[in-house]
Amino acid sequence: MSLPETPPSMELFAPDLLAGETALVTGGGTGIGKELALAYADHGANVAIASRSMDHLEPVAEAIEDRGVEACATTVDVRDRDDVEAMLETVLAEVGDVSILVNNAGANFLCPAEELSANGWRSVVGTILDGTANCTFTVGEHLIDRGGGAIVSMGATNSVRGAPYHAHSGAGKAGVHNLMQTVAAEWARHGVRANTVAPGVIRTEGVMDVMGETVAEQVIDEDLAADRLGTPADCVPVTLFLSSPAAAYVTGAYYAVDGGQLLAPTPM
Ligand SMILES: CCCCCCC/C=C/C(=O)SCCNC(=O)CCNC(=O)[C@H](O)C(C)(C)COP(=O)(O)OP(=O)(O)OC[C@H]1O[C@@H](n2cnc3c(N)ncnc32)[C@H](O)[C@@H]1OP(=O)(O)O
Ligand SMILES: NC(=O)C1=CN([C@@H]2O[C@H](COP(=O)(O)OP(=O)(O)OC[C@H]3O[C@@H](n4cnc5c(N)ncnc54)[C@H](OP(=O)(O)O)[C@@H]3O)[C@@H](O)[C@H]2O)C=CC1
Repeated sequence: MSLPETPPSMELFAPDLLAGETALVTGGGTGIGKELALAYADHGANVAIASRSMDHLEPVAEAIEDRGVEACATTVDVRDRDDVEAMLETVLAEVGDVSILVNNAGANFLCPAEELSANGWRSVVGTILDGTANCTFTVGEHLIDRGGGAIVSMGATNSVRGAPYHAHSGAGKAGVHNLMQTVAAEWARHGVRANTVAPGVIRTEGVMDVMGETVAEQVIDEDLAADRLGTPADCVPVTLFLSSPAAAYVTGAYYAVDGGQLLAPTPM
């Protein structure tokens, strides 16, 4: 038997949980980011989404507006600090004050460490770690100026104890968690909280392109107590919680959403 599905967040949290807030979700046009963006809108927040391609951002922005809140879709390459600063200007002009930042944009491919080129390392670490730092420092300054806010960054379980073929991604995600801990320590006095959500293996188009169905079946058999891959919906409740006043005293924390992937295998 598998672990059951996570119920829709509207069955778990008040519909107005985040009314009056504005969330900025990077990579909000696909996969986990899309699910999060729609959930923020369901719970009353205005939502801005940003990534490199407008093609998938536009339909999600329409779906956000259909929920009766304001939406903003804007392009950004999170690896570029100037681009990130321009993104924030656009978001502030279109939907106003940002109170929640979700560092969700990510990139990965599987590659043996000794075969990883310098540019391959940079393309993944640049997106994961530089991208999260660029958005955190830029939006963080705004959060400090407005007197507080919440940052949630997507980590990954591959950073906890190393993972074959994930040298770039694992190191980048370990850096993300460490960065969240540091800004959590520095910015609590400004009312800013920062936490990490670490998905295990979540069935998205992005990850299935990376791993394929055969490896997915192997991972389910060998690594997952849950006996199923995760879904984007599994990542929603903990992220909403960390963005909400319910987590007022929670900062610098690390929440795995991994169906037991990090548990030791049975010794029998
Ligand atoms: C088995 C369990 C899996 C669990 C996963 C757990 C952790 C995390 C998961 C995720 O992050 S899932 C999200 C995945 N989504 C994406 O990756 C979407 C975005 N992806 C991309 O943008 C690309 O795939 C990219 C390659 C990561 C970056 O593209 P970009 O346009 O920036 O770069 P390229 O010019 O295409 O390539 C740059 C550089 O990287 C080398 N490279 C690309 N793919 C591979 C590969 N499969 N193997 C080895 N090297 C690769 C490429 O050759 C370039 O290097 P040089 O040739 O110029 O040296
Ligand atoms: N799915 C999984 O199993 C796991 C996912 N994660 C993490 O969760 C997050 C979401 O993953 P998932 O939904 O699977 O991924 P997706 O591939 O669906 O999404 C990645 C998103 O990041 C955006 N993006 C990529 N590069 C950049 C960039 N340079 N600048 C701005 N945006 C960028 C992409 O949009 P665009 O192409 O338009 O730029 C896309 O929307 C990532 O941080 C990932 O590392 C962690 C562990 C496991």
